Amino acid sequence: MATSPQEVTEQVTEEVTEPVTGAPGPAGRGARVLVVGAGVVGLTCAVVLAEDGFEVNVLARDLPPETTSAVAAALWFPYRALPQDRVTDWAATSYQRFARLAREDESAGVDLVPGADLARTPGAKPWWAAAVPGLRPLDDPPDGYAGGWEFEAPVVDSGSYLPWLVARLSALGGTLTRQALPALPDNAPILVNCTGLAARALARDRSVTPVRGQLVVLDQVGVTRWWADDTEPERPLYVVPRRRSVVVGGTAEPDDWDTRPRPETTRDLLAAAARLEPALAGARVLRERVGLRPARPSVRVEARPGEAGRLVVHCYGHGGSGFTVSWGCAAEVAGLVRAHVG
Ligand SMILES: Cc1cc2nc3c(=O)[nH]c(=O)nc-3n(C[C@H](O)[C@H](O)[C@H](O)COP(=O)(O)OP(=O)(O)OC[C@H]3O[C@@H](n4cnc5c(N)ncnc54)[C@H](O)[C@@H]3O)c2cc1C
Repeated sequence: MATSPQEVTEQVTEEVTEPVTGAPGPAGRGARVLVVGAGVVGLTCAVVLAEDGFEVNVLARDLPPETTSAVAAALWFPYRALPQDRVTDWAATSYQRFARLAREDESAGVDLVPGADLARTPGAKPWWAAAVPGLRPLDDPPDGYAGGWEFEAPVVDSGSYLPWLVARLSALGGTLTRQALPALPDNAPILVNCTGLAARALARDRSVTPVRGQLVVLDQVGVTRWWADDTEPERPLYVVPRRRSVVVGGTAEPDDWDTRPRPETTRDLLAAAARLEPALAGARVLRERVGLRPARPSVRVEARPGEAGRLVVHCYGHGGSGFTVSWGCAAEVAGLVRAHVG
């Protein structure tokens, strides 16, 4: 059963005015870690750190249902994130964790769904092929396609999954507090910066830029396979079936900050989706959503020593792959924190 935004907010401390950075706390495992950001990246880092025995507090301006992560189609699919070797490793780790969740915990809202990465011309395996078990050539591509690669991909229903992460963090003793920070706190002994696009200002990193994405959520009309076509970088097309809806996207518009849905884009998406999945023709539109992917020439997962033995770990710039690489990046972040505390 999906957790409602209301239930999520019940697990959240209301806004505070003083930064919740806390006293230094114990050293080693059990040390306090402050995570800034409650999108999929911040929450996953928080969960993995809490699983490792750290005392984790998350601060965020936007609660999970209000983040870019809540807009995502949330198909496991490496897209617009670099460098390829690290993304492949992070994506492989995430695939395994999502697959386990799909098998073991229905409430997480993760399913393994068959589908295909489509190609307009016959080609080599995708660069991230090593991350996926069971990748095989697509025998019977839809009209207009020459081939592709099929496999079972994790499909994450963010409406269930982000609250699941909050509940998991809470069960491990972690907290989530709404707070808009004017700057990254400089007095936290260990700080993990997962502020997505806002790292542009908070980490003074101008290489983080928005890539606008628009999608449409339709009634579930019996679609059982996902499709993804990323052959045109600015015009990706994907159909992602969830349990009770189907997500159809999308667009990828660099440096476009406009978060209002464009009706002509919705029209084009519906027509393209119905060509791939005729059952979608006339399906009821439930929502139109726009999000700004936090793009960066390469994802930043990096530890920076601060003053007086403090540590800042940056984890942002995941582009179109925040869900896809989330568990792998979080494992790396936790490793950096462990190395620091000794
Ligand atoms: C249309 C669309 C489709 C997508 N589809 C997929 C997909 O199928 N698969 C996939 O893997 N990825 C997909 N993505 C990409 C994915 O959504 C992002 O990579 C991911 O959401 C980034 O997560 P994040 O946690 O870094 O950022 P966010 O979700 O943006 O979270 C950032 C957090 O930082 C907080 N913050 C910011 N500033 C402050 C401040 N001053 N003080 C305190 N807190 C602050 C915010 O409030 C928020 O809680 C898609 C994106 C879009 C837009």
